[in-house]
Amino acid sequence: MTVLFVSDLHLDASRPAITALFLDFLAGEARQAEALYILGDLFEAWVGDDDPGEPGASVCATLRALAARGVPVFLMRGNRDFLYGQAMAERCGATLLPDPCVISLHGRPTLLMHGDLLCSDDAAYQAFRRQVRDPAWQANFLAQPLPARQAFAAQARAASRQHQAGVSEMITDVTPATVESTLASYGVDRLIHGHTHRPAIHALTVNGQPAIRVVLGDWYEQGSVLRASADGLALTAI
Ligand SMILES: O=C(CCCCNC(=O)Nc1ccc(S(=O)(=O)N2CCN(c3cc(Cl)cc(C(F)(F)F)c3)CC2)cc1)NO
Repeated sequence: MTVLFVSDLHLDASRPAITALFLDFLAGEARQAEALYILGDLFEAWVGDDDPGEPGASVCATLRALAARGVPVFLMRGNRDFLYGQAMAERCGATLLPDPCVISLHGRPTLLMHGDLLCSDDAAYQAFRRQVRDPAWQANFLAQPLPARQAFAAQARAASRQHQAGVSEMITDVTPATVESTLASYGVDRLIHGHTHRPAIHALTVNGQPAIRVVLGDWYEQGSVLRASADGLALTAI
């Protein structure tokens, strides 16, 4: 059986073809999977689980139907969809995963991350992340009416296009030393993450031992899926 991993779909009403591609994937290959892991940035923006709009409504309903057919669905927050709460988990019939999270993948301990925590050299972004992950900040933001949050998000995304500190769109690559220290601290030799939009399977050495780091691809131009089976890992554009 195959476990599927995707991330960085950045689904948005402005890119309906990619939402259609993902819904086809959920109605097709995902139905035969052992489990589906979505490792962050499923959506381009997420201002609260109470947003009834598209593409969230269709995607959550399809994920819930997939889970109801017996395929476990796991969701991790990204740097864009960091406001997921338990309501989102229920909407999608999914389990919300902490970041980082260790799973047993066909018997091998594997570290799952969105990947933004590995970009430790980007001090401005890490400061922004600490702020927006603070429960008090989130409660304050979520207490505002949905239209106000949507307006704020539109402004934040416009600002990020002007590369203002914190929410700038420039995605740096991971800091190698941080990758190694993270793997060492969890005592695992496999890491799967997204975020950098630099899909690849990297061999590295941690404390003199071989390890691998799988980077999932974004879905801006096409899909990208990691298929993990007992025979190994295959990272493919779809
Ligand atoms: O990798 C890197 C960098 C990678 C790229 C980082 N850029 C990036 O993530 N941008 C970004 C993320 C989310 C959105 S949003 O539209 O979904 N939305 C904005 C308003 N939201 C908000 C919530 C809270 Cl609680 C607090 C705030 C506040 F006050 F801080 F602004 C805002 C909710 C979320 C818009 C843009 N560097 O290495």
